[in-house]
Amino acid sequence: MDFISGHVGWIEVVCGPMFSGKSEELIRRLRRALIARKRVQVFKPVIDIRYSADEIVSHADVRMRSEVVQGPAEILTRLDWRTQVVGIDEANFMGQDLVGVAQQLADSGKQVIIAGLDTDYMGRPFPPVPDLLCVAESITKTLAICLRCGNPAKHTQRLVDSSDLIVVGATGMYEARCRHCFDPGAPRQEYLDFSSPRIMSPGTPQNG
Ligand SMILES: Nc1ncnc2c1ncn2[C@@H]1O[C@H](COP(=O)(O)OP(=O)(O)O)[C@@H](O)[C@H]1O
Ligand SMILES: Cc1cn([C@H]2C[C@H](O)[C@@H](COP(=O)(O)O)O2)c(=O)[nH]c1=O
Ligand SMILES: [Zn+2]
Repeated sequence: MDFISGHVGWIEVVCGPMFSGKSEELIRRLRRALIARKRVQVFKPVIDIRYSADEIVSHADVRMRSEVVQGPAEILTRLDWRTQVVGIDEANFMGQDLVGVAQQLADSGKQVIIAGLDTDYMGRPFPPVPDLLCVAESITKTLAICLRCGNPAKHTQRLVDSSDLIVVGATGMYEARCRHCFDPGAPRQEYLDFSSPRIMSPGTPQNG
């Protein structure tokens, strides 16, 4: 979605597992905006200073300068009114308020490009990305390569023992896995009925 005439804002979301190229795709789009002489501002959450305090950095060391914010509200206070394109990385660390802020930016005519994990280490929707998908004009799902079998990977396997939703880390703590090789731990067998195509909910009788 490079070119839209007038001053119409919109929201683009790039989502997928870790190592799937979300940050590189975000940087690629922001670089194109700079080539088009657009005014660009880039934000990332303060929690993620794995590789750099003031840059978005991909796992392959592709970099772009960014501003660090405590949360979505600070994006609004730091925003230069002349900015035309707003890039946001690590949406999964930004919290639910990012949905309203992204809408506010788009409603005021900004092109908003957001990257983040769509699912967590258990394969569950990772807020606020699922809600961002609902308000976005454009959605791109990126896939990594499964480190077990080489197939396209939609999951992030956590390799360290923690049940916290948020554990900042990279290679050694997480790896990309395909649907087949992903093992989120001990799945609650009572919720799954493999003999029929439906997924059972808690409390559903096993042989009902
Ligand atoms: N399992 C993997 N699958 C694909 N790319 C990988 C994998 N492990 C490391 N990489 C590297 O990670 C880069 C993508 O990094 P990045 O853009 O930071 O991804 P994300 O933001 O989705 O975590 C790729 O270009 C590749 O060099
Ligand atoms: C799956 C999962 C990941 N995280 C953390 C780990 C990393 O610090 C970031 C994702 O970074 P990337 O740019 O997508 O590589 O999120 C987490 O806290 N909880 C999870 O379940
Ligand atoms: Zn696999």
